[in-house]
Amino acid sequence: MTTPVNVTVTGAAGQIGYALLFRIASGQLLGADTPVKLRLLEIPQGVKAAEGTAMELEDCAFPLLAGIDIFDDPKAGFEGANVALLVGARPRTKGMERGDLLEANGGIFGPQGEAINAGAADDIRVLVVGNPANTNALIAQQHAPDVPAERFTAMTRLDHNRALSQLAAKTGAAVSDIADLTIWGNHSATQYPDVFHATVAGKAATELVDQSWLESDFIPTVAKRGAAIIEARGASSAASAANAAIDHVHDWVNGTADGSWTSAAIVSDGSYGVPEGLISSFPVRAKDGKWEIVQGLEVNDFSRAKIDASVAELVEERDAVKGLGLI
Ligand SMILES: NC(=O)C1=CN([C@@H]2O[C@H](COP(=O)(O)OP(=O)(O)OC[C@H]3O[C@@H](n4cnc5c(N)ncnc54)[C@H](O)[C@@H]3O)[C@@H](O)[C@H]2O)C=CC1
Ligand SMILES: O=C([O-])CC(=O)C(=O)O
Repeated sequence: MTTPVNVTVTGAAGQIGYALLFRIASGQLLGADTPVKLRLLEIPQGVKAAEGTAMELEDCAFPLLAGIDIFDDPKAGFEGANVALLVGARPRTKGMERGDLLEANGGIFGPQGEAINAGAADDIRVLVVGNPANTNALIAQQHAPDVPAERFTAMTRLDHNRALSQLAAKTGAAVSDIADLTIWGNHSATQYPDVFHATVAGKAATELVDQSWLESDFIPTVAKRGAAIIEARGASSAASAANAAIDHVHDWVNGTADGSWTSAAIVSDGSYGVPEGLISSFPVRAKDGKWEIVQGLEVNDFSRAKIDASVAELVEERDAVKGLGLI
């Protein structure tokens, strides 16, 4: 039998964890031929609930699930990890300033980056889901100097999938007919969902929708969808976030479908004027286990301004965590 892949999931007892773990164990993360060992990392208060989830995972008798271990110590939790899904984070609570939020998360993602640096497998791939995802990923990456920076990514795939669905609904097309949408920038309300290169059943999306729909409907709907879900559900997106995490890692490991691209927040190499080192969302393809930024796209003035605004927010977040001594 193939050696199992070690998958560490933080925040395993949370909402996203509950929607995610069963899909990983069933083979949807890495493929139907790849056995997995789950390593669940929680804070001490979350361990009992994680044990309950582990009991349910056992009760599914998944043929690909080769073991489950539960930890409350990051050093142990990331030992030997091949894939790490960093879901657990400190949510913003009432009265909390942005600096407080960044500081609280720095206290989580700094030590987790160090633990990854110390003990993860050589092929470690990290996806940060916990918000503020891009900057949390940057903090973790900066604490893992021995791991290639490109192995740290943050999730904008949920935004990408939301954009696909909105454009499909508007044009009456199937989601599978849409290609080459992009989410640029930060996983926040400043993100820029870009349809200027997108096609719908082979036709330019811009021939099917007008600028006023983009500006007053599509962009704000996608960018504020997380808040709309919280408002409607009374809890934040969990199953759709878990689904997007599966999509992101599955593509990263197995490659994106021929020719088409998706969106992921990866370390910038300076492409499209995004400062080098920031973890920003780009149009990406995955090939041979690596993300590559799609190059050579024309960026019109409207897109330029939107990308710049979101990237400016990432620069601000980076400077704030620098100022706090977190990186
Ligand atoms: N990037 C994206 O597209 C999305 C990101 N999110 C974010 O994902 C995160 C998790 O969301 P939910 O599962 O709904 O939250 P949740 O509150 O249900 O669960 C979070 C879990 O993380 C655990 N946790 C906290 N600190 C930890 C630490 N240091 N180590 C290990 N575990 C820790 C908590 O005990 C809790 O069980 C939030 O930050 C949320 O904002 C949510 C949806 C989409
Ligand atoms: O704000 C949140 O916790 C949820 C979130 O990121 C999203 O749904 O995009």
